[in-house]
Amino acid sequence: MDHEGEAKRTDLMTITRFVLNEQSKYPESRGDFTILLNHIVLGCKYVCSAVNKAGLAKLLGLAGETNVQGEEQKKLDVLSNEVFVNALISSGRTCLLVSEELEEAVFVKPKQRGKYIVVFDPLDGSSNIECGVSIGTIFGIYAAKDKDKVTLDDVLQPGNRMLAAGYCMYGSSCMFVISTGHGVNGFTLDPSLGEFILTHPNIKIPKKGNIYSVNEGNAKNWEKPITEYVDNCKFPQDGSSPKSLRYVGSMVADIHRTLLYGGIFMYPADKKSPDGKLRLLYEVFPMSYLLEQAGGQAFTGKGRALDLVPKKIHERSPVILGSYEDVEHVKAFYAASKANGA
Ligand SMILES: O=P(O)(O)OC[C@H]1O[C@](O)(COP(=O)(O)O)[C@@H](O)[C@@H]1O
Ligand SMILES: [Mg+2]
Ligand SMILES: [Mg+2]
Repeated sequence: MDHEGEAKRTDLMTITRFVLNEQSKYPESRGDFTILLNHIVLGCKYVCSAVNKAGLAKLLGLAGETNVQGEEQKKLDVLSNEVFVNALISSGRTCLLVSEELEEAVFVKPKQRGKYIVVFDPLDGSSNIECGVSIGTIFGIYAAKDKDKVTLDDVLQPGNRMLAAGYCMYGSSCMFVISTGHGVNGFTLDPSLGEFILTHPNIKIPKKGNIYSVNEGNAKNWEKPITEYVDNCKFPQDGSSPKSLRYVGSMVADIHRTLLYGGIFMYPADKKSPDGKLRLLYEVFPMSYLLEQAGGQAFTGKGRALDLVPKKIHERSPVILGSYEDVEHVKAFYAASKANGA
């Protein structure tokens, strides 16, 4: 047993300590953000344990309801949603919530109100629940201009107005990855302590990767630039070696790998889904925010994803995000296609 590691672990940088250190850099913060984040972290720990024992606790399968997206809700979708709505309201730091699983936004009662707006996907990758493949939770945080006069306009804001974003991945280990606008940091849940410990400080995505990630099952409906880009990944024109295909089908897992290994993840527009599949507020914006903070970029096929202004809370948007140079490569195919009048 190498005590070196154990000894080093005594400087345990928990997520609370980390955020408190961060907050101390900003005199205006009174710890409200730390309290909000602690409640999000608590929700993630609860969902993590529910996911781990889902088969034992009869939490697999359908809940018997359909959500606003027309998707059959899984029991874990419903449970996770309840957990986060309760945790966020009981934090006393939120005034408006938008969840993938709720048709309407939740306006928090005056007595329990705080200045933050949280948009979230309580359980991402639901199609992978039953087979035990990594799934997650995604969130983004805005601030309301005036918590007592908060309206939907306060959340129908471009992603570049977000104050923070993150995800929690329920996989071989439970990872919490967050940015508050000063880089991206990853924390691993230590089940023996019940604490998220800083294990991936200051994550920087490689400038270029050798992985592409897309559901090729949609290939027949793709726009020309995507078809050309994916062909080039398989049969590179410049003599470089082909890229490897990796696609989990859980955005959290595909993004987590992309952040650490580099490469590109795409859920582009296609003839069948002109707006793609992923939801702008609580999937595309948070992940685009993290990618940009890690040195990558996020493109919609038309422009920078974070500059989009949502019109509806469950709006969808195409997204192509990952290593800076790889996304630049896709942009070149779009520009060429545009120049050829497509
Ligand atoms: O099965 P498809 O069409 O490739 O879609 C996979 C995508 O859908 C999602 O599962 C949608 O998210 P939800 O599971 O939260 O609805 C993403 O996680 C994933 O990237
Ligand atoms: Mg999702
Ligand atoms: Mg979901």
